[in-house]
Amino acid sequence: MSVVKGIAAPLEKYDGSSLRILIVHTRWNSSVVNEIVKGTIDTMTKEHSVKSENITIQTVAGAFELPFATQRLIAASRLQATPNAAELFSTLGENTGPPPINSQTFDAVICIGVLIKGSTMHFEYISEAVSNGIMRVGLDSGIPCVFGVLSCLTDEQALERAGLGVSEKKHNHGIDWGHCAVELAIKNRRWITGEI
Ligand SMILES: Nc1c(NC[C@H](O)[C@H](O)[C@H](O)CO)[nH]c(=O)[nH]c1=O
Ligand SMILES: CC(=O)[C@@H](O)COP(=O)(O)O
Repeated sequence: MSVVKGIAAPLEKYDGSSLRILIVHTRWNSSVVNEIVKGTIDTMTKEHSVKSENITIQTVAGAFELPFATQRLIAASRLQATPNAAELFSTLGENTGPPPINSQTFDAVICIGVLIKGSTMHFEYISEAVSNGIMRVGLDSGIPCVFGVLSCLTDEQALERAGLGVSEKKHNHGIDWGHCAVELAIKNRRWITGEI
C-alpha cells in the first residue's frame, strides 16, 4: 500500500447545516453507485450537519447524461429562486397542483457514476466527455460540481472504491466526495462575497 498517496485532513471543520446540495447519480452499475451515494450522504449529514431534507437526489441513466442533467437542474433551481416563481409555476400540474418550489439554490452538486471498461472504445469516449462536461458545468455556473465518477478498468476496482469486496485497501470514495462538496460549498460562499 502507498505511504504517499492520499488527501490530507482539511484545515477547519466545515458546518454544512445551511447548505443545499444536489446529488445527481447514474442507474448504470447501481450496486456500486448506490453504495457510493450512501457514503456521500452519510458523510455530509453525520460529519457536517447537512440536513437530509436539504439534499436533493436525482438520477440519470448513465454517466454521459450527468453533465446535461446537472446543467438543467441548476437552471431549474435558479428558476425556482426567482421572485415570480410562484406565478410561473401556478399553471403547471393540471391535476396534481403546482409542484413545490424551493427558493434556495444549490450550494454544490455531486455527480456520481461508475464507468467500467468493456470491450469497445465506449469507456474512453464517455470518461473523457463526462470529466470535461462536469468541469464545464461547474465553471460556467459558478456552482462547485464534484467529480464523483470512477473510471475503472475492472469490476474489482469499482467494488474497492465503493468500500465493497475483499480488498484490504477498500475505501468508499463517496466519503471523500461528501467532504469535498461541503468544503467547496462553504468556501465558495465566502469567495462570492470577496472574502479570501
Ligand atoms: N458503460 C457505461 C455507461 N454507458 C451508458 C452511457 O453513459 C449513456 O447512458 C448512453 O450512452 C446513452 O447516452 N454508463 C455508465 O454510467 N457506466 C458505464 O460503465
Ligand atoms: C454502447 C454500449 O453501452 C456498449 O456497446 C459498450 O460496450 P463495452 O462496454 O463493451 O465497450
